[in-house]
Amino acid sequence: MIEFNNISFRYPGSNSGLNDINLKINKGELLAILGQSGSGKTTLLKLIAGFEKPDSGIIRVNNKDITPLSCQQRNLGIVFQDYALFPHMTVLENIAYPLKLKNIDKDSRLARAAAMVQKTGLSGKEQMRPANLSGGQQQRVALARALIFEPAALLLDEPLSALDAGLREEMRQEIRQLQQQLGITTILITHDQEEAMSMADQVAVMKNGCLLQVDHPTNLYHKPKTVDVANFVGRANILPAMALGAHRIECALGQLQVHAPELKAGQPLHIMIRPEHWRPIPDEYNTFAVEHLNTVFWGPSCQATVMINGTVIKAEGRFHTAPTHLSIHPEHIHLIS
Ligand SMILES: Nc1ncnc2c1ncn2[C@@H]1O[C@H](COP(=O)(O)OP(=O)(O)OP(=O)(O)O)[C@@H](O)[C@H]1O
Repeated sequence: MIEFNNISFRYPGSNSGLNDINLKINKGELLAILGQSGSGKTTLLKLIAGFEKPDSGIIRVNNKDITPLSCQQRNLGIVFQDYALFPHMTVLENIAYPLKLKNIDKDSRLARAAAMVQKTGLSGKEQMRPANLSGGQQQRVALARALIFEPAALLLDEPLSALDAGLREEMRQEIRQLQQQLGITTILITHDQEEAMSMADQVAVMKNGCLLQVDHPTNLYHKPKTVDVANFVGRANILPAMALGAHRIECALGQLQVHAPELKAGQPLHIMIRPEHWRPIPDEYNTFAVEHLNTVFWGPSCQATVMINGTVIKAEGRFHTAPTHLSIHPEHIHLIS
């Protein structure tokens, strides 16, 4: 388990840092930290790894306060973006290296490294040097090296960003399987939404050094709590709106029926409609005649850009012809107040 309690931090002489971070990652869970460049992801990682000390607050790993400890004393496995493997060492030597630092005898080192080679699918590559491995294999070596001393938690800093798209997808699953098999509490830093959503038990969205929302991937996608999160996670149509009373709102599209018995007339809010939830046929609810602007073919689906009462809307689906009408079920209109 990893806990951040009221963590605040400023880089000396700057306004950048982290603002009152509270976060809990349960034992064996993978939490992805997602955010745009400069949002504070790496800073958070530096604080847990011990490269920087917080100005205030406590970080605990398995209920132990690690805030005063040095990097070495924290017993955390870290995989960086560029792997940082030792070029002159073989795969086996690279993996065994952290055990050497801990003065574990050579036979035990090599036996444990050999077991880790098996777990990470590197059998047959033991005597090769990093330069002769593919990107995915180098990444596995880095992962094996980070896990060899059975760390209390694993920190992954954009570990897949150097790989091409196909391999990245494969490695996502491999890392997730290994993480679950070992039951190791893990923090994954990424700016790739798909990576965060597909690998994590929980995703934390960061902006300007603050946590905007920490939630299960499906909640984050379907029930973002703020307009910032809705805008950042996935594609969305987001419009300002005004409540007209229970189950009814008004926005630039016109009046819409929504699923919200608690709404009070005059309440300002925003609505979010995911493009894939529009249906290209009239329905008994919320149906609009649309002016079709263009359709882009994406393979499994298309994205249509249309105009409804002067407002540009994106819809996605398997449209065989340009839609003339779009309808949206009240259940698929998410309200953000
Ligand atoms: N050593 C430093 N001194 C001063 N400011 C810094 C330092 N390192 C980072 N920052 C600033 O802190 C903020 C957060 O940076 P951080 O590297 O944590 O962002 P990030 O989300 O990891 O970005 P990226 O995805 O580009 O790595 C940024 O505004 C950055 O400019």
